[in-house]
Amino acid sequence: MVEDHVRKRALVTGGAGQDGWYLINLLLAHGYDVFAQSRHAVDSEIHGDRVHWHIGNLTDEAFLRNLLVTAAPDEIYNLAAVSRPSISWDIPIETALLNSLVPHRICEFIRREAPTCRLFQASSSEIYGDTRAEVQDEDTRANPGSPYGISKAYAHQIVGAYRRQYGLHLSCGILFNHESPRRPLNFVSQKIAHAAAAASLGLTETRELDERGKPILFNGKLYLGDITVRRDFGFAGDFVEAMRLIVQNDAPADYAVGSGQAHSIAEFCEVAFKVCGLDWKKYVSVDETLLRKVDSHFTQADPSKLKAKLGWQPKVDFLGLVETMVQERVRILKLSQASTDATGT
Ligand SMILES: Nc1nc2c(ncn2[C@@H]2O[C@H](COP(=O)(O)OP(=O)(O)O[C@H]3O[C@H](CO)[C@@H](O)[C@H](O)[C@@H]3O)[C@@H](O)[C@H]2O)c(=O)[nH]1
Repeated sequence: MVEDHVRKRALVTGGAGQDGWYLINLLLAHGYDVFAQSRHAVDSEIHGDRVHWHIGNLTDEAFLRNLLVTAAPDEIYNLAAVSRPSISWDIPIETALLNSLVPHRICEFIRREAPTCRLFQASSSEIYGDTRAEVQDEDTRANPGSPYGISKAYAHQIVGAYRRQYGLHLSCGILFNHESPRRPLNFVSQKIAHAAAAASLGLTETRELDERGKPILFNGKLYLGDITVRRDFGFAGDFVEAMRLIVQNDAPADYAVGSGQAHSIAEFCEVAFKVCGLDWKKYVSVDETLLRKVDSHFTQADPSKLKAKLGWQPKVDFLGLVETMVQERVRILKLSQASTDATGT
């Protein structure tokens, strides 16, 4: 048991999201006193009573300041964001406030009031935009194309500027796509996993809806946008390990965090349906309304710096990731079928 007076205090913003869940578990396992922020009330089952939750909006300056003062963290992991590039077109100002201004305010707070506090900022491969670079690393030029990418680029650059100007321990992890069974259904990985799982159970229609407001599996078909896009898909659990390593290292710096391999959305479909013994081509159709006018068509991380300097090694590969996601959706769907049978609803 770690003594209270030596326990480090960590603040995780956006703690109720996919990455927050994995990171909080990791920090608790390392004996941290964890403070976490979420916009909405959090299910008390999550992490039990081991986390000090603060519910509120980070763009409310008074809430943010009170959170930072109360948590008095040794380490801040700023994960809170408008996290969907496509949605950022609908809420561009909120995106800028939360994704750019909040990290800037956190830097300012650290500079003025907590100069020994360390910061991890969740940066994104979306800062590269629709890049031509064969692989992307810490030196690849930022050329974002969406309000989301632009807001993340601002945060990335302000964190770097404060680090260089004031010598503070502020770092960014440039996170490429990272998935897990905790990914919400509106991301392509989970949408595919869910449809494959449903099809494997003989369903032709799901209750869960896609971006068009139609069932994810509709008349036995999964409708997607551009399936030729190639993305570097990693496992969220491996990414939070990278976050911790980055903050623990003596020298603050930016790191590209990704598996180093790219797979097309079609390949994701192929593997997901194959896990269920199904041929993806019979189930997947393209709906042009799901195509993005602005998209990042190719992302592939070069995580050499993270591996060489911090010894990071991802534990879950692409096949393992897809398989786990599909199996978890099968389990969830079976549970929901069983409860429907039991209640007759
Ligand atoms: N959502 C979705 N995406 C589709 C579909 N069909 C093709 N795609 C393509 O699949 C890719 C991934 O889309 P998402 O899963 O929605 O994620 P994202 O836009 O890449 O954003 C995620 O990754 C970023 C980079 O790591 C993160 O910064 C961001 O927060 C988020 O996690 C995009 O190129 C998108 O065009 C579809 O039906 N739905």
